[in-house]
Amino acid sequence: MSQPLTIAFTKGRLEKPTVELFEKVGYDMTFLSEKNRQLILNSPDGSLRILLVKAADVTTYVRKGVADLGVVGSDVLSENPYGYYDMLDLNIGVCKFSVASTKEFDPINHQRKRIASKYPTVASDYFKEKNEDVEIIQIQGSVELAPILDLADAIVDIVETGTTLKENGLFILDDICRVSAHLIVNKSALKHHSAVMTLINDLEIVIEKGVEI
Ligand SMILES: Nc1ncnc2c1ncn2[C@@H]1O[C@H](COP(=O)(O)OP(=O)(O)OP(=O)(O)O)[C@@H](O)[C@H]1O
Ligand SMILES: O=P(O)(O)OC[C@H]1O[C@H](OP(=O)(O)OP(=O)(O)O)[C@H](O)[C@@H]1O
Repeated sequence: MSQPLTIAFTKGRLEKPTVELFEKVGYDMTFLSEKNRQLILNSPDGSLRILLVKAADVTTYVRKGVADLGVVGSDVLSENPYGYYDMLDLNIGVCKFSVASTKEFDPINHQRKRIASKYPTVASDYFKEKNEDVEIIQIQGSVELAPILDLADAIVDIVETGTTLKENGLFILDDICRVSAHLIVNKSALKHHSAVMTLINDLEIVIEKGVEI
């Protein structure tokens, strides 16, 4: 029997749509739905070994070769762009990066802006592109608090339904780009593990078919 494919799945929001996508490809993923607090799960047929890791750690496991592949948001990849191949937009976990603030904020008549974000690279690249010198304040979550409490003038954050912005009295000033989950691959695994390419092809077919998930 050949080596199992080791795949790092992002724990949390992306877990369910990822499992559903792999089911569409034809894998029986019931071994994942029966888990308790286990973080390494082996499929009964020995073909898959799933690691459940935090979003920001997926690229590390793939880059270091502990995992052959990873499923991770393009938001995370924007902050950690090196050491793996970004193979496929999986079209799940779709949301966007936006700039937002309170209605009092005037982006035109403003001195050097303070921008709060969990994504300093994305925020700084956006303002560099606009030739604007801003101060980036990195925070880890509840980013919407920052302009309300005057920690920052505006935020760069993920928007999905827009509910969090709305419920905190914030408005979108600009949309930056689409965010979605991608399949990333370890460079050596792509060359040496034939099952990697088979999985990529199978996922591509399911995604191109536009199978609703
Ligand atoms: N509304 C959303 N908010 C945040 N991430 C989203 C959203 N919708 C889809 N995603 C995707 O889901 C991924 C995982 O998000 P999740 O909130 O589960 O983990 P996290 O960003 O590590 O947060 P936490 O630290 O709260 O666990 C993100 O990297 C992003 O690509
Ligand atoms: O547009 P919406 O559907 O409201 O989703 C967007 C919100 O969800 C995420 O936060 P999360 O729940 O991950 O908490 P966090 O602020 O601690 O990161 C994101 O940072 C936004 O706050």
